[in-house]
Amino acid sequence: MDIFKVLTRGANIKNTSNTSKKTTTQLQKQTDNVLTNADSQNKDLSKDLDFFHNKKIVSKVESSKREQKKEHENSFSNGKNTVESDNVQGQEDTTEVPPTILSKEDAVKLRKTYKGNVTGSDSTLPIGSFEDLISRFQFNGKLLDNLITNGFTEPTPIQCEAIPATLLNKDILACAPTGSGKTLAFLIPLLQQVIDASRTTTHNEKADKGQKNVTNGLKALIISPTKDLANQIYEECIKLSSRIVLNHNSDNVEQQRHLQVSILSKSLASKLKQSGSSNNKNRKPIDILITTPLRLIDMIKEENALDLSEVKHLIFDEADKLFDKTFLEQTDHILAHCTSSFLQKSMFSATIPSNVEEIASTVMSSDMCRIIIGHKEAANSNIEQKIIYCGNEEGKLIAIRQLVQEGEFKPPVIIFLESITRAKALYHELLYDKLNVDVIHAERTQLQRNKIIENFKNGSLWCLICTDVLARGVDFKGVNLVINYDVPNTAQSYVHRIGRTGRNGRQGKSITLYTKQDALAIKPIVNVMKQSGCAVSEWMEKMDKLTKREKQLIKSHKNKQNQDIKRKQISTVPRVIKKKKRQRVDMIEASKKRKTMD
Ligand SMILES: Nc1ncnc2c1ncn2[C@@H]1O[C@H](COP(=O)(O)OP(=O)(O)OP(=O)(O)O)[C@@H](O)[C@H]1O
Repeated sequence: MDIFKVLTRGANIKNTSNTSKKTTTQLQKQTDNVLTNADSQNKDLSKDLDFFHNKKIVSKVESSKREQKKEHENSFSNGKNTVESDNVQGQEDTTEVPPTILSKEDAVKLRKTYKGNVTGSDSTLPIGSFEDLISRFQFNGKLLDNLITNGFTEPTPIQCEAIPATLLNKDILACAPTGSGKTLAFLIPLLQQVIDASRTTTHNEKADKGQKNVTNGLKALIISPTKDLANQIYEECIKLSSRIVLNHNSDNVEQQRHLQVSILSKSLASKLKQSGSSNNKNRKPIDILITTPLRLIDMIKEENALDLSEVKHLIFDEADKLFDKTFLEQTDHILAHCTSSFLQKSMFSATIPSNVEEIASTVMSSDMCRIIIGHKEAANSNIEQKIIYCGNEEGKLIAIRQLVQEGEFKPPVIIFLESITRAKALYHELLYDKLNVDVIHAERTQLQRNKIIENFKNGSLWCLICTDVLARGVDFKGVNLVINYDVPNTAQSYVHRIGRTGRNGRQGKSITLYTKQDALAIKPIVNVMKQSGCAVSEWMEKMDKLTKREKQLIKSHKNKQNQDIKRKQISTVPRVIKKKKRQRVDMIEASKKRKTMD
């Protein structure tokens, strides 16, 4: 077991963002100067913040070139002819995107660089840089300062599209790869909108926008399917809203207070219930509330605990999950309680299957903006995807040990399994191997989960075993490898699981282990690999075509549920030893019985 010692020594994961930090500090100094001189005068910022310009364009063109080069190489390996490759080279020369997007032509050029497809909102131009926000939307100085302080100097493609469309009050349906910055794509405009709503405007202007003069009511709701993800969004929102002050009107007196972001934790829920009426003036105001559906519904049921009638912005993160059958009823319930006629709805996810999109569209306004970045069914192209045939269950454990031996098991690593029982079993196996490992599943307390996540994030834990509770949204920076110990149920689940690596432009790797039992379930995974531009060998292509019935089985997950029962236990303890152990337990039990009878 010596090889495992390497992995059990403790952590020393280096922060790889040194260079970006340097740039950020330099940028910070420049912005500080700008902000101290003209903090509240956003108009003046545009000239001084010119530093966003060139870097942005260079990086976009560069990344576009890199992508085209990759396609060019792929087309060679796929045996395509050289005419296409000539075309690719031709495209490289023409990709020049201006720093400020002023026309449809500019927008087309920019969208080409990131394969953006935007429909339903002809009038909305993307932003080419955060500077665009200053000139087009009177962007708040402190919010911009917070962005830069946290190292966000250039918008990602989904941010280029979603921020301006949201600020123009469109309903948004957005699908962009995992780890591509969707959280900020909805948080940045939301914060700006909350600030805008509190600006001193005339009564008539506010009435036009559906704003009341009293701004203490809840203005925005962000719904997330899991608590861990809700926590993460909350932390991100706190960072971005730091030091932002709102005007608010109390008893006809204009006052100022900080923008308030809250997460609907157990303790906040009980405080809200105790403080009675939501009109209670002594109650601490909340502007933005982040929550899971169930906890919110629990509050709605309690009379006067939470009033959603003033909510103007309703955001569904991991929208396809919230609109699938597990959550649909709860989502409907929440929608029914957000009664403002000015309600703006936004949906974000890395996967939006057509059937879910159909349902979701029914609650969106007719001029909704639909933003797709990249291919809707594909995984993030930064992830190298691999599948390994293991024959049977025992083969999977052997495969993990082989990965360790061959040095492919480079921490930090996440391993996904399909059930709590199996996650626990693998945890004990790898613990036996003395790996630096821990496990997260629904049976662990929130406190335990937070602690483990913290350890994994700070590098003191190297390998995290989990069920699908952590498959979506959770942002661990620098995960090297995701292993699917069990083949995921759906292509979407696969995309989200492996999306815990290869985030924010970094490279990542995923390995999916499969056995004879998974012959059906592996097919959709191979399709995702193909869509994502991963090399798919001939043998994968030639895997048996599925019959109609088999496809139905996969769709209804029936085969998967049964497999959980059918799958052999995870264990490498020999049967003889197990049998002996069982015999000993039986003997002890029998002896106890005899004693009590005597
Ligand atoms: N403009 C930006 N500049 C630099 N880093 C960014 C920017 N926007 C987001 N990031 C970083 O990128 C990482 C991934 O972002 P985020 O978690 O929002 O991805 P996502 O698209 O929501 O992924 P998922 O689909 O898995 O939920 C985060 O660490 C975030 O801080």
